[in-house]
Amino acid sequence: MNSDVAAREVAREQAYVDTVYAQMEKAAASAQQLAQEGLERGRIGNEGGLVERDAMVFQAARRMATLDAAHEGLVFGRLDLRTELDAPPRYIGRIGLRDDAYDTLLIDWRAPAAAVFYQATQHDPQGVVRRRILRSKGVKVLGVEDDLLDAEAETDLPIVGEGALLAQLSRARDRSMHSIVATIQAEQDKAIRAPQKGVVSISGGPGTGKTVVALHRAAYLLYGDRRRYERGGVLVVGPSGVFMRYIERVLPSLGETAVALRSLGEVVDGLRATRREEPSVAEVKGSAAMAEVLRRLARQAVPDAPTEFRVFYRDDNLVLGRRELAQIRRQLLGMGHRNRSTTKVASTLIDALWRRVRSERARERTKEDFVEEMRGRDDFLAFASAWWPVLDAPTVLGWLRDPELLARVGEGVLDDEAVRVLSKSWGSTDPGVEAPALSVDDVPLVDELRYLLGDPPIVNTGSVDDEWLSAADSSLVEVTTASEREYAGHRSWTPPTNRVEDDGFAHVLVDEAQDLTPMQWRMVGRRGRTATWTIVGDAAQSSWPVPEEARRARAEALGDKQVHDFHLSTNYRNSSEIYDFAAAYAERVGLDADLPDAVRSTGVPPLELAVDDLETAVHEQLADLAGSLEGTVGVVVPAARLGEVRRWLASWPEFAGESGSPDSRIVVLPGLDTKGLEFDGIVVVQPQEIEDEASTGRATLYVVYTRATQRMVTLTAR
Ligand SMILES: Nc1ncnc2c1ncn2[C@@H]1O[C@H](COP(=O)(O)OP(=O)(O)OP(=O)(O)O)[C@@H](O)[C@H]1O
Repeated sequence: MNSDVAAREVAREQAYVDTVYAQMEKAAASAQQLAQEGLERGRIGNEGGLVERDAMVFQAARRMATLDAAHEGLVFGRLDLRTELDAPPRYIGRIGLRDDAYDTLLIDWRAPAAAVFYQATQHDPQGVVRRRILRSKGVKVLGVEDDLLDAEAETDLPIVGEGALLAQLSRARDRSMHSIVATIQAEQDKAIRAPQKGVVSISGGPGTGKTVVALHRAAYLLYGDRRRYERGGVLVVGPSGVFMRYIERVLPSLGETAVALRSLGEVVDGLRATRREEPSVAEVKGSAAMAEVLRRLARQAVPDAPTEFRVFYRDDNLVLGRRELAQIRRQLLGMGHRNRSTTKVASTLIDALWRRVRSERARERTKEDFVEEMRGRDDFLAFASAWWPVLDAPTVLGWLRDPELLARVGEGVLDDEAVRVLSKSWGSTDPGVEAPALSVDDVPLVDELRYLLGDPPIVNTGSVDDEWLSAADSSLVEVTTASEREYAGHRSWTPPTNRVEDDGFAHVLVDEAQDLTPMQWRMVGRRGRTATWTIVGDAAQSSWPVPEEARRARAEALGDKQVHDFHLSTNYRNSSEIYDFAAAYAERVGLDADLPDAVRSTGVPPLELAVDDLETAVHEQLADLAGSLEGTVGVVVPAARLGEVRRWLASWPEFAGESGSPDSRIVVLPGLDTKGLEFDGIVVVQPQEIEDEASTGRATLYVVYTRATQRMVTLTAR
């Protein structure tokens, strides 16, 4: 192919792209002007709606320019259609744009008119003669890549380039995932544009684009029904903070910011846990048995609450002792959620006391007199609020730090070993011993309790129960301090403030779904009762040891929603040499893996080294990879060696400053933290130890082996 032709085509496309940017500037300027005028006039009418929309286009475009300048540009595609060969070509972009005459300059990639850009193939060209991808950096077009889809069409369109996809796949990686709008493949497009009802479940082996496809689907849904999804909210749940940081730019680069990205430790409003439990602890805390344990816990008497109330009324000595109080507690629990019942506590206690009135002098008075007197007594109100305080979930979870109580509520559902493991994880209750900060696996337990306890009634001053409500209200202050005292160590989280009724979203997207524990499914499920869902995962990468239990929990979370399955079959991440190695490992250790085709070959197989001195070997291999690759390098270690290897890096001058910040090119991380991520080069330190660290260690090591795009080295000490 003639390079003059290529240069001429690039220049032509540049002219068009320039027109698009010029139009965008114009739209932005007029949006700003209108917004200013609107502000000055101090009112927003219909015009305001338009201003808002234009301003949004402007904001979106500006964000894209800054976030993704190095990747696909604003205008990335062009279609020349058979039936419209004489008509202007269709240009596809990240957003839609019209010119002054209201003619389309750029079609949003999510619009129906753009679908054919992704779905047409040589086998089924759907009227497309030539599909062109524009490669740009910022506003500059660097090159074009064409596919001739309809060889039989009579055309003199030049065909330039050698395949945009491979160019895209071979690029150097940085610490962020980028959008793939220009090169979405047909099978991926089907999942992205799937009808919005029910659940879209996307499966596929490593590197098949499950994550990136799911994110594009979220953008697609927002485009299709913005009102619904922006108002109701879109929740994206992923395995870890590192992973959320890795994917956080994709949606803004598609112009979408109305999405809540949360790792599993942050799903509950107001809580933020990052600490991960050891596998044996996570296994117990995540198991479905905990739901029953917590159900029982939420019915227990408040530890340290008064166990008796006495009052002298006229000639009667009225007493509510342990037995009576236990009975009243059961009666109140039968009336609904515990916190909701705070308004009924005073009257229920007063009824019970009134039933004990015997003396003549007391009988001279009416029950109304009695009620009035009791409600006026400070000792009664103090007793009622101490005996039945408004409870917050972390405080109640903190009750389980008492081993005796834990054993009681765990009877028949937790074995002795599970009780021991839990007790150890929550720590001693001895005075002066701080409780550990909330872990990722504690969060679903807190959430479960929030729902079991219910929201406290909203305090409505001026109501009949004013006095009691203000007593309940004052106990709210106590709640916070109690939870701090009982449960929080150093505070890596804040007590929940939001009400359970505010938890629901319009769409819930769960990534790495194979790893959700049953308790996590329950937590996420509560947020999507009326939502549409996207669920992506790969069973072979699962680090949850009881798949059957997790499957049941998932089915319960989804209820009777219809599930639409999509399967992705091409690995776009790993070189075929690296993926062959990983697939052989999966087969050897008996993982039932879904093996995709890896399309890109580098000619460099992974290197397996047995070494005498691990530290020296890590240094050498890291230096080699960092020197020869342009992008990111990960050093993946057994969790137990994390501190040690980080110290090594800090002691090597050329890497000392490298591994700390979220943007640094070199990262040291334990096997489990590599889920969902990718690096150009990987050094795997002591793979056998990674495998031995948990009962699901083989799946973790398989994940590790499928992270590198270009080169991988494994190091084993002799
Ligand atoms: N159509 C595409 N065009 C360009 N790049 C793509 C395409 N599809 C996927 N990729 C790239 O392949 C890599 C893997 O994608 P992604 O992380 O979404 O896969 P995954 O299936 O979620 O992987 P895993 O299950 O292993 O975590 C990413 O770099 C992504 O950008």
